[in-house]
Amino acid sequence: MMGSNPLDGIPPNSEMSDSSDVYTDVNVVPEHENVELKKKKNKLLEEKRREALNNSTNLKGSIRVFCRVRPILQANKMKVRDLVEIELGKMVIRLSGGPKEFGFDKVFPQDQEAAQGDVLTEVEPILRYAVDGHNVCVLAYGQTGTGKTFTMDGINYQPGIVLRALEKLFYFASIDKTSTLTISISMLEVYMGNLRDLLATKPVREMHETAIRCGNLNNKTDQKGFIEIEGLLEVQILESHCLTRISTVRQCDHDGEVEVSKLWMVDLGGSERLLKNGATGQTLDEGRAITLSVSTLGDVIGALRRKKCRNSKLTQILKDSLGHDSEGLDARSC
Ligand SMILES: Nc1ncnc2c1ncn2[C@@H]1O[C@H](COP(=O)(O)OP(=O)(O)OP(=O)(O)O)[C@@H](O)[C@H]1O
Repeated sequence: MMGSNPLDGIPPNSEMSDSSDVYTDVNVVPEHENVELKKKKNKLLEEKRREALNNSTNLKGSIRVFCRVRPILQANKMKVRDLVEIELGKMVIRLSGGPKEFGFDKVFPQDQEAAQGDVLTEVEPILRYAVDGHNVCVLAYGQTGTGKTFTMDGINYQPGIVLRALEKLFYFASIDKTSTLTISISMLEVYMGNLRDLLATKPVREMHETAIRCGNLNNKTDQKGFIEIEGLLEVQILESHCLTRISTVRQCDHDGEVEVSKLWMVDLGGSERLLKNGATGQTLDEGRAITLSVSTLGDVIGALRRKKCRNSKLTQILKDSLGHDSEGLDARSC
């Protein structure tokens, strides 16, 4: 399908113009008809592209599970032996009781060579699928400290999937010849079963921006020489699930038809650090809430297939992006 000439099946020029006109050279086609012809060709190309993508999605299945193995951090280098062996879609862990083998759609190796860009290459078809009007979800989960945030958000000079996906979507918008793509973003946090809109601080933000413009934020030095900026907004970072939603609206220039879709990028919180060492009080509650919502999410992916859905804030939010008309990519890190 992908290898065939995308213009196969497009009628010759003469069939697209008035039956009385026969054109042999495209340069002599009147301008308005030339434009119409180009539009028609673009539309057919677009239909062929969609068909090829749908076929490949059907072949690969709607859920894909990738594994990214975090490099051994400098601090652990002395303590950890090389316990993992990686092949393209397989990971073998050598344990004292014998090796254990796990299969994935793809395993990203441990070394630095497996760059953030390699992960995006696997995500790219899913972005295309989202732009075509399907709801899509990319989830990163794994133990605490295994690289979920690194994969989703990245660090300076190594941006993660969220930023790269946005860049790619803007690229798609810039080359789209058949429609107009509008992209919006939302961010929210699920903490202890409650939702918090991470971008909804508008009145406070406006107040701060005005203060900065007017030079009203003052520097203060405390007794230890610490510089503090008076009134600067500080938001506590909690161990929680962080969800980024990219919404796309694509309007076809030809017939005005609109396709709307949601692309969720989820950095699931890890609870192991919170639950170890006899956690109590709020820490214990946070750990329990994270564990509950992640295990419920696992159940829900299965339950959605059986058309039964259990209740958890996380799964309620993702419900329409994990079901039938959606594409799930599961970026597991270890
Ligand atoms: N592929 C990688 N290459 C280089 N450094 C990495 C990679 N993955 C993770 N790290 C580093 O490992 C540390 C832990 O990663 P990260 O914070 O992303 O883990 P996490 O799974 O999100 O943890 P938590 O569940 O506690 O939020 C960070 O210092 C991060 O920069």
